[in-house]
Amino acid sequence: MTTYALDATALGMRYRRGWGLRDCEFQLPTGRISALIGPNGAGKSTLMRLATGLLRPTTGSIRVLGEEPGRHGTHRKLAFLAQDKPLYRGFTVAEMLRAGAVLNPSWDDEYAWRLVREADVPPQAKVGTLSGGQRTRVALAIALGRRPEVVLLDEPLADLDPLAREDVMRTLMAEVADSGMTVVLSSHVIADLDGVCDHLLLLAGGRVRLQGDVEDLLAQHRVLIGSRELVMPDGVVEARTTERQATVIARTGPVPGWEADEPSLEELAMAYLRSARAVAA
Ligand SMILES: Nc1ncnc2c1ncn2[C@@H]1O[C@H](COP(=O)(O)OP(=O)(O)OP(=O)(O)O)[C@@H](O)[C@H]1O
Repeated sequence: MTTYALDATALGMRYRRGWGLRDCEFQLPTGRISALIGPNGAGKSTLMRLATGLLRPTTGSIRVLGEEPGRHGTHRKLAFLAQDKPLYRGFTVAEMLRAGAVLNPSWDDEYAWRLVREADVPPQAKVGTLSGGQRTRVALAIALGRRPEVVLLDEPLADLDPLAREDVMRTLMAEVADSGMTVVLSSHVIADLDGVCDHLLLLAGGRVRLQGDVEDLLAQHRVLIGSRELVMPDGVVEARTTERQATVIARTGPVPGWEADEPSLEELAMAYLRSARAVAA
């Protein structure tokens, strides 16, 4: 039986105001980088907090490496970097790393320090004086320094400049290739995920709208351009028309009469996000 990094069945989380996640069924493979995409309020952070055991599901279950989280605290092989990157502001960077070493039996001091050095963060600086991007790099070094099997990163790229984003993605890819670590990361910067993520989970309105291996998903979809008089193909995700021409993204093979191309990850994700928004409106 396959053990997934994350495996959810009928997963739902109801807050006082309403459902944050509802009827979610998904599997994320081990040893890969999975992208978690969705508009604000889609349920991405809720999903991560359920996986860490910080929240308990209202319905269904989520398993991390085959185990239900929360029974014995966060899974020992799981690291989570929350959106607000909680670090002790009064500690220096060096003190944060020392705390990481004391608190984590699987700590790899050399690796954590290498990540901090690569990020050019001054070790004696107090965390509270660092820029948002520098704080992210320190938090990432602490999360990865634990040598987790699965790391959940909630918008790790948000504070980073384009070069730092590239560095972080390269670090994550190297770690996945070298140690077989699993990365699940949420991001609104879809273009940065292209060529990096192997697997996609797209949420909107608390529900799963699209999931699967990225290469398979791209191969299963087409951007079709043709006259607006043409019959629409099956599997339309989104159709946009001008006076003469229609541009369609559809889950389909080649369709006679239409000019067809494979979509980019960004084109595919944007089509699903726009269509989910149109349905909700
Ligand atoms: N503690 C909470 N109490 C009540 N409602 C909450 C709570 N946390 C999240 N929600 C609601 O659950 C839904 C999903 O929120 P969540 O933070 O998981 O989304 P997200 O996809 O991470 O959004 P963003 O991209 O803005 O970070 C939203 O409608 C949000 O208002």
